[in-house]
Amino acid sequence: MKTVFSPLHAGHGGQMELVAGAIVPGFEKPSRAEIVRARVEAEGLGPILAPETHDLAAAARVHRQDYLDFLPTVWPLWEASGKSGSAIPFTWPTRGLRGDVRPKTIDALLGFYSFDGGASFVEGTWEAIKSSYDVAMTAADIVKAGERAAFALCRPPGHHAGAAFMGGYCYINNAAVAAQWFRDQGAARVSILDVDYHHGNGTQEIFYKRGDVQVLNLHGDPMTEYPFFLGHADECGAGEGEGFNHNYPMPFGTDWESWGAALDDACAKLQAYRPEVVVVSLGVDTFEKDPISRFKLKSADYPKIGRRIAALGLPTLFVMEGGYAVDEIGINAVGVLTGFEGG
Ligand SMILES: NCCCNCCCCCS
Ligand SMILES: [Zn+2]
Repeated sequence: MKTVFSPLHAGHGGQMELVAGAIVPGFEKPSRAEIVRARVEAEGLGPILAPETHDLAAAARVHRQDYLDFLPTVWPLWEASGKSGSAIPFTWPTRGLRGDVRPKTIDALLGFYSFDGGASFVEGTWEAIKSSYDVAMTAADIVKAGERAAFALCRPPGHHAGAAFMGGYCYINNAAVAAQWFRDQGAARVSILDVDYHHGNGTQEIFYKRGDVQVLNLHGDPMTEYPFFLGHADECGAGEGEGFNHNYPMPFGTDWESWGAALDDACAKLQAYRPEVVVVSLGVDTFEKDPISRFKLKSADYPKIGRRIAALGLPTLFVMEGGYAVDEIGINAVGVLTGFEGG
């Protein structure tokens, strides 16, 4: 299996995040991608390729143009306003406020285009975001060209980013962009299987009213887990999308026995949908030692995930999402991939 990776992710480093009443060093750090890349090499998964660069046309197929136009201006505007450190919002247009009028100052714009304080910017963040998008697009093209699977080693991740908002360490929704690109390249139906611990609220929002992209999410129950405000089992899609969105919220402490059963059910629904290609939002923060998550999967479980997805017999694009236990992130993420390959 080929891996696509860009060292430009590292420019998004040293960023702080707002969590639980404190400004702390971001959990989504450069070492994550480096450790996964090293594991890909150590396991001999296959060649590691640099991405081709792309314009943002494919991103604009799922993200609002004004949102995309905003991202590269964040750091210059932040600096021009006399600030340094990490660009983090502190005000959001929640209920009773207006989200239809675009304000002018950077502090307001950061809140206008985000849903939490988890998608901060430093000087190299935009370059990292763009490289992550190029990685996903390049890996998608490898699958389109006929390879059975490819691994987009994306950083920053993307599944929390919606059409016009960032959050949860996510800016451009790499998996959603790839799914839409497969559709634009002629695939009649595409499935996105999100196995990250956190609900892929951005991916759900993007495709919620559509029946041509099926979205299946296994995740911590939003009644008690981030992102809290989306991801319930009764969210089944709307309009033409009714019946094509499937959420599997699960409680703290979930282990392989019930998580694997949810995966089986999701794969059965995916098979019944008969997609031409599957995009896997590969987060490994389901791991028992993950510092910000509360499931109990063990390293030995990750190859089982890969084998189950391989049994679908479909062209598959793996897109890296979360996973914050950096010592084991490589073992677990690459474990899915070697499992998929028959390991
Ligand atoms: N105390 C938990 C804070 C969560 N902050 C954002 C988590 C984003 C996960 C992306 S996969
Ligand atoms: Zn996550």
